[in-house]
Amino acid sequence: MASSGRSGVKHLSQEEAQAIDQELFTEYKFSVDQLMELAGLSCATAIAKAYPPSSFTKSEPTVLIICGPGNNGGDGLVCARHLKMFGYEPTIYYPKRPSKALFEGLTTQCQKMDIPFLSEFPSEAMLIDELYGLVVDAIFGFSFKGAVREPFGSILRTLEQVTIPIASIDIPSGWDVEKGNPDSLQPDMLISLTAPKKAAQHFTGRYHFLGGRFVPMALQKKYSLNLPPYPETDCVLLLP
Ligand SMILES: NC(=O)C1=CN([C@@H]2O[C@H](COP(=O)(O)OP(=O)(O)OC[C@H]3O[C@@H](n4cnc5c(N)ncnc54)[C@H](OP(=O)(O)O)[C@@H]3O)[C@@H](O)[C@H]2O)[C@H](O)CC1
Ligand SMILES: [K+]
Repeated sequence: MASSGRSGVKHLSQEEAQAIDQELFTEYKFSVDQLMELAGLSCATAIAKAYPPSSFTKSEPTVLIICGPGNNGGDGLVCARHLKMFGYEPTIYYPKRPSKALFEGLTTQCQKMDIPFLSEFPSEAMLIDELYGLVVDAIFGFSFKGAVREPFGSILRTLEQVTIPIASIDIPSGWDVEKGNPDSLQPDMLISLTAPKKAAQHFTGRYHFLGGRFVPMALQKKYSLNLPPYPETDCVLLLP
């Protein structure tokens, strides 16, 4: 059954999200890195709107970005690069790196922009609260399934204890893509890419942005996405 939120925008099942993604690549001939660039730019833009550097209570606008093993992690790497361009001080934790040219390239770009990569995850939530003003959760996106496997289980348990805001890319990590997860992370921001997934109906944070302004109208119509119009040339939209 189709479901929609307050804005009337459709909330996708996991299968629909993956089908749209595949269609963008196979039928519409986009490449992954093209869409990942736009997705990551949307995330950095939404963050800059909700948490401008001047709003940070730390002396520097420090952001910890945790990247997972799939394309959600790739969005995180792109987001880190744009945040650096926007004047933030990002630091990346990327424990499980796929040996694919795309991810290796994104990692090198960040390294060459002097974005540090942590070799170990901070053992205590308190350390994260002390060092950073924001966490970006780019661990899992719409392909997450089943019980969380290590090392991500212990990372998520630590993140559940942090008090600084968390911005989740596409899905709060650890949440079932359709049912959510009341016992896992409760991010302050969610950036839904292409269209919100069903789990977004359980989001209770302050900022729900739509990003990934790359879905051709014919595809929007085919899946009845009913996306609200983006303002002017903006690449993100704050949903009600
Ligand atoms: N069309 C768009 O909107 C675009 C969105 N993008 C982003 O891509 C993600 C989806 O990326 P995908 O690579 O399909 O998958 P994920 O990043 O969600 O995760 C896959 C990896 O996660 C591992 N995994 C899955 N479940 C678990 C688990 N329970 N515990 C531990 N690890 C897990 C999985 O491992 P496998 O061993 O199962 O292979 C994968 O390694 C989308 O959400 C957007 O953020 C694109 O950037 C652009 C187009
Ligand atoms: K995520």
